[in-house]
Amino acid sequence: MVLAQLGGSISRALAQMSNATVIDEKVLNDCLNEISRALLQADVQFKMVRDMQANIKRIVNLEALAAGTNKRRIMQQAVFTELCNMLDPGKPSFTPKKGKPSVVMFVGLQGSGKTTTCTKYAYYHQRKGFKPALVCADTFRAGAFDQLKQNATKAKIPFYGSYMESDPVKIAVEGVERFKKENCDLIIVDTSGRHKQEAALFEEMRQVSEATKPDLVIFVMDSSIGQAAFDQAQAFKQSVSVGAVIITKMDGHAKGGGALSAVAATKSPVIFIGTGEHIDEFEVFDVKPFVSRLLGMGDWSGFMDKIHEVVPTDQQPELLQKLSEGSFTLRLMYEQFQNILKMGPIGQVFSMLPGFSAELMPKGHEKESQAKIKRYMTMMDSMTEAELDSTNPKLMTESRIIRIARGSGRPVRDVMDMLEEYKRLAKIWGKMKGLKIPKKGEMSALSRNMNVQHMSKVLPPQMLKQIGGMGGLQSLMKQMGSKEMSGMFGGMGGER
Ligand SMILES: Nc1nc2c(ncn2[C@@H]2O[C@H](COP(=O)(O)OP(=O)(O)OP(=O)(O)O)[C@@H](O)[C@H]2O)c(=O)[nH]1
Repeated sequence: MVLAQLGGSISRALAQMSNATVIDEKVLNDCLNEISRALLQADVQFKMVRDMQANIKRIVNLEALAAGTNKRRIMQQAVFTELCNMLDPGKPSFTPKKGKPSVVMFVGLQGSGKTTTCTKYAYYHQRKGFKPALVCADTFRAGAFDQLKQNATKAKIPFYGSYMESDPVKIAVEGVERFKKENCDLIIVDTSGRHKQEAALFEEMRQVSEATKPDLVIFVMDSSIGQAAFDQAQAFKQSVSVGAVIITKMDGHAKGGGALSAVAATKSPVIFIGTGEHIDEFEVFDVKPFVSRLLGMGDWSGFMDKIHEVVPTDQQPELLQKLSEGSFTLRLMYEQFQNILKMGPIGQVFSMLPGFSAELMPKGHEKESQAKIKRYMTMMDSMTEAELDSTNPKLMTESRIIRIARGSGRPVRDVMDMLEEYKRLAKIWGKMKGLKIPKKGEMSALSRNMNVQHMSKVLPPQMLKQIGGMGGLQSLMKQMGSKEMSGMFGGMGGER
């Protein structure tokens, strides 16, 4: 996704500034211009970029800074904070509660991915123990009901709609009433997609909203919409009280900066992002980890959450214990592969590790990756217990490799490939040795238990350089206790 390029450009601008011997007005302006250019290229609205630039200049008042203050660090923090502010409207959106009936209405442009997102949203909550239901109030697009029905059936979610009835308000009201009676606690109403110019359709949307009195209206926006995002989002906000935004197709080549504009236009937070066509390609959106990732700092808390989501509860303590001991064995890899195959794409998990991309499971190649994982597991089935439990790759002698290849009916090349993959993963996961891994909901404990050594291992080298090497990191860590500084590392130490 092109947002990654934005992150890259911003990081480069900061690095360039860090390399300057003296930081004066000119260096600061060059850096800010570079960052502004990157944001504009990513389709962030001009006014927002200008405001951000002005805000940073106000915070980073070079002359007002006392002598000896670390100007670079202040600059980095200012960029991080400003990006977070852009994405954070300052008020959380309504969140449905289990057992208490809520109505959530989806609105958005035609083809934005609204219908798909309704099901993803329902499925996400179903997995969290909700009893969701879907109502198709899209009487405009032929086939919309069929699409919703198909998606809902696949996910085993009750649905309501009609081929005959043409009044969306009537369908919406009937559906909501029916599911309230059936004790569903999350009733999702999908409405027709429309264009900004279609006044009549906007009126219809307003009527559906008035009749169903939703607790939350979610605006679904395609991330590729570009500079038009602000106007479109604002048009929806003027008709119905949009309370949250979901950005779809973040897996594509969209520049993604429109997300920032949509937040500004609706004054509502982005709550989820769609990262593919499949039902589980849907991620909770958190500002600080997102900006951390954007700036190449990794998303530590997202990674921890994924572990909690992907790894079965009874295996979690053992896995976390082993990771903290730094003993990543082939058996551990085998068990994780089992979980991956059970739970779906773990590419997401790995992409959250600082400095680690989804090499094992690149987007769009999930099927091939799954086949590869299955192949790896077949080969591991031909290994001895001692081999599986060892962390010593020297055990794998040539004769053992040939034996494993023969035993599993695979070429020697494949066994070598699998062992390389193991080494690569062991290296990455080994970095967690000694790191106290917090339980879910205890993210702040991580910041208390982190030390400079761990952080320096986990951070990408360019990031470490940017913050002034070990010395810079040390002074940063001292300040990690303060809320602002944990924001600097959002995803890694911040409370979610
Ligand atoms: N790659 C990718 N495709 C997506 C994502 N979300 C939705 N899509 C695809 O986008 C297309 C349009 O999605 P729909 O859900 O039909 O769009 P809609 O907004 O309901 O369309 P209308 O009913 O016409 O308003 C479909 O092909 C979806 O599979 C996503 O996050 N990533």
